[in-house]
Amino acid sequence: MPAEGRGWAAAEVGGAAERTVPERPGVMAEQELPGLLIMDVGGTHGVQESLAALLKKHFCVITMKELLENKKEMGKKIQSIFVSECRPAIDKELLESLPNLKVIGNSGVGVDHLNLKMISNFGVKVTNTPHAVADSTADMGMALMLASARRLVEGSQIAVSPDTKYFAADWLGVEVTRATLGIIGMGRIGYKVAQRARAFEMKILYHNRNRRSKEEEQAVGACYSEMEDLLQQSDFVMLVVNLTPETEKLIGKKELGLMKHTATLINISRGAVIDQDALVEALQNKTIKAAALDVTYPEPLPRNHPLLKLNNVIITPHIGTATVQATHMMAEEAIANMLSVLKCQPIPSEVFPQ
Ligand SMILES: O=C(O)[C@H](O)CO
Repeated sequence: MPAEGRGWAAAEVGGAAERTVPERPGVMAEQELPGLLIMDVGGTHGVQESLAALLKKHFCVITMKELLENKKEMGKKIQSIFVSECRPAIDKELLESLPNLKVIGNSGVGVDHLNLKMISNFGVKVTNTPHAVADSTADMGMALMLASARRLVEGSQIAVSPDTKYFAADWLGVEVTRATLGIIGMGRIGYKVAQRARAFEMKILYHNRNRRSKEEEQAVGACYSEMEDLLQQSDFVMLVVNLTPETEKLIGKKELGLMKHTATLINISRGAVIDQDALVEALQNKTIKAAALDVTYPEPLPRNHPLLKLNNVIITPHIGTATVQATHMMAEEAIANMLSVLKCQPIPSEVFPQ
């Protein structure tokens, strides 16, 4: 989808009067392209080539290898860093070697892997891509909820296994339709989950730092709820919060104990939002019925981790934004952000240290 298709990209490039290369609108002449260090380009999602091509339209792309080969010369050229899915560390030493760095464009909404305070002490801005990730992550939440409820992974294993009974009468899933969904974190993604859940006639409860407006609540049929009530009433609890010091281990033994024995916990935010040891215990003791996790800590889990041994758990490898569309939109949104910083224009999505 072209960047112009999204409101957030309005500041992507300067107006026509500023353009220096008419045949490639918005792109500066080759020698003027600002240096961009790619920390990693979508290594897990198989779109490296096309993303690099997109970035090269606006930047003189420099790889880590090139930087390390000629630190002094290359270091001076770099004005921006593009951080993709692989979440490489940006440390003090790297920042010290880039005297002209102005912006780190994170591809993705979560910035918990970046030390925002340290980066801002270098006078460097950080941006993220909240718009580009919203649909694909909300879809992922729905996919995990449905997969867990209808036991898709087990079903698939039965279907392909030569020696299991094809259908067992005691092997039944539950319906999502008209069940109660508790959404913890009603930001952009949480709201999109609610929009989708409405189509399943779900009763939607939500908890968020800030309450949504009456109109927004009514549009998706969501009711604001205290955490405790939400946990006690929901058949499915979905975590959609950012990872911050306040949300770390938000769901622990006490919270799991409040949930229904028949409830499922779904996590599409960050692994550390759940106390994982408490979750293992709750799943082993059947305090809750099941969990469906796109995120864990660490990622991936060590092969001998108890979560991997439980049959009431579905785990996916942090693929909430791993779609062709989202990956490209994230790059476009990151480019728009970084160019805004470099051109001293209003920045669509800047992230500040807390
Ligand atoms: O933070 C995000 O947007 C996703 O987890 C992808 O990295």
